[in-house]
Order: sequence, then structure tokens, then C-alpha cells
Amino acid sequence: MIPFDNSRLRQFRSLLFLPASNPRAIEKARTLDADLVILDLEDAVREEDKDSARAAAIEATAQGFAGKPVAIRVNSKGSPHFGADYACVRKSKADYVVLAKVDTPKEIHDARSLMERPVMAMIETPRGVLDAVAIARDAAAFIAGTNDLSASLGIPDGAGRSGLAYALQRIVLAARAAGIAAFDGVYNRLESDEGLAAECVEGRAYGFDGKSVIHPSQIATVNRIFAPSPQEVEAARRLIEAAGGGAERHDGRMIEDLHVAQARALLAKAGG
Ligand SMILES: CC(C)(COP(=O)(O)OP(=O)(O)OC[C@H]1O[C@@H](n2cnc3c(N)ncnc32)[C@H](O)[C@@H]1OP(=O)(O)O)[C@@H](O)C(=O)NCCC(=O)NCCSC(=O)C[C@H](O)C(=O)O
Ligand SMILES: [Mg+2]
Repeated sequence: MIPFDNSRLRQFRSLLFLPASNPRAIEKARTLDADLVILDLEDAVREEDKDSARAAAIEATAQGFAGKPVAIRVNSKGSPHFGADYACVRKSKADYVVLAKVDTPKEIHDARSLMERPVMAMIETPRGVLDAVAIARDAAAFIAGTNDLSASLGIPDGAGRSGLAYALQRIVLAARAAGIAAFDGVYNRLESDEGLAAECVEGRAYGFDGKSVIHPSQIATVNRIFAPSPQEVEAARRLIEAAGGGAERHDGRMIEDLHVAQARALLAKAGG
């Protein structure tokens, strides 16, 4: 099995999806500040474009994304496209695979050995949510598929995310129990920066490491909100400096060693 650098995945803030069938988007992605580029072979690509999208994904990963890591999202294990998709990944220079609609731990285990890449699992089916703890054991990271989940749970369009709360918490819980990264789903609206920002704040409060994006205009907001703010960085530095071990008073609150570890993790996410 291919090992993966978990500490690198925990640093990602924005995961940019784009259809592998869209050459302009591929070109554009090379100039953008997303932390991970995901070339989609699944729902964003029309049936008649699947073959050319695979060829484009191979070519795009060979050319690279200006040093940025890149993943290919493949159709689920049960799909008629899975075989050709996995052959595509094997020929590509993708750093990661994103496997859509993961239902069982076996799918991840098999994909990891078939494709010889770390596999990020999309948790976007009721069964996937319920089996998340076992699925996390072989996954490199989780990505919440909030569109598919909402649809399969019967949550009406525009009803907000309250009906997803249990699933989102379970995705983060299972990821943390296995020590892997967890990323929030996409925000579909393209012209509501406020709505996107609110969903990022909510996602960070759930414990997600970062968020999926579908358009260049969403990257800056996600990167800003999922990176520690200058105030958080300053507070973390002061806490580490002040801490002497055990329970102590600091800045009008109690701190212990776990808060020092938390502050160090925050500084690592901030880049030092
Ligand atoms: C959503 C879009 C279809 C909107 O397309 P469009 O209106 O044509 O975009 P713009 O004209 O505003 O684009 C401006 C320029 O930016 C480039 N662009 C657009 N999107 C991307 C992108 N994602 N990555 C890179 N570059 C992008 C355009 O090419 C324009 O460039 P230029 O012509 O040079 O100026 C479109 O944004 C899009 O297709 N987004 C990605 C959709 C996608 O990948 N969906 C699949 C993943 S989401 C999902 O499935 C979640 C999950 O499974 C779940 O269940 O929730
Ligand atoms: Mg989906």
C-alpha cells in the first residue's frame, strides 16, 4: 500500500473541483491559489465526454499544476466507468485519487491497491456516513458530498444544512478517530460571498480542515477562513510562551498541555 503524508493533507484549505473535460478551466487552475486541484471524471462530465476527459486528465497531470498537488475524482466502484477511470489514474501523474460515493471500507481498500495512490473518500451516501468509522481506516482523507447527501436524505433544495448536521459531525468524528483530514462540501451558489463565508465559518466550527470549491471566485474566501487569523496566530504564540505545564491561568482562562498542542497545530496550519 502507498503511504501518505497526513500532515500535508491537514494543511489544505481549498480543494478546487473542475471537470477534466474543460480545457479552459484546466489552464486557469494552473494560475489559481487552490491548495489541491481535483480533476473530475464523475458528475461534472457528460457521458459522451468521459473518454476525452480521461485523456485530458492524463495530459494535464503530466504537464502539472505549477507545483500544486493534483487529484483525479473517479466514478464509484459500482459505476460502468470505474474500470476505465482507474486505468486513467494508473497512467496519470495524479498525487491522489478521490473516490466518489464510497459506501464500504472494501471499496477504499481495493481502490488504494488498484490505483496505487492515497485515496480520498467522498462520504455522500447514507451508507457511507453510517460506515464512516470503518471507511476511514484505509482512506487518506474524507470529503463531504453535501449535494448527493442532501438529495438522498430528501432535504429540499434551499433548506439549509441543519438536516446534514449529524452527517457532517459523524464525518469529522470518524476522520479524527482515524487521524485523517476532513473537508467540507461545496457551496453551490456562485454569487453570494456572504453565504459562502458563513458556510466556511460553520464548516470550520464543525472541525473541518478545509472546504471544496467549484469556482475560482470562491478560493480566496475559503483560504482566508480556513487559515488561522493573525489574531489567532498571535494568541497561540503568547499561549505557548506563557505555558509552564499543568493547569494554569492565562489571559483570564484555564489552559493545560492540550491547549499548547492545539496552539502548535494552529501555528503549523498558519505556516510556522
Ligand atoms: C459552475 C460552473 C459550471 C460555472 O461555469 P461558468 O459560468 O462558465 O464560469 P465562469 O464563466 O464564471 O468562469 C470564469 C473563468 O473561470 C474558469 N473556471 C470556472 N470554473 C472553474 C473551475 N472550477 N476551476 C478552474 N477554472 C474555472 C472558466 O474557465 C473561466 O476562465 P476563462 O474563460 O479563462 O476566463 C463552473 O465553474 C464549473 O464547472 N465548476 C466546477 C464544477 C465541478 O467540478 N463539479 C463537480 C464537483 S462538485 C460535486 O460534485 C460535489 C459532490 O459530489 C456533492 O455531491 O456535493
Ligand atoms: Mg456527489
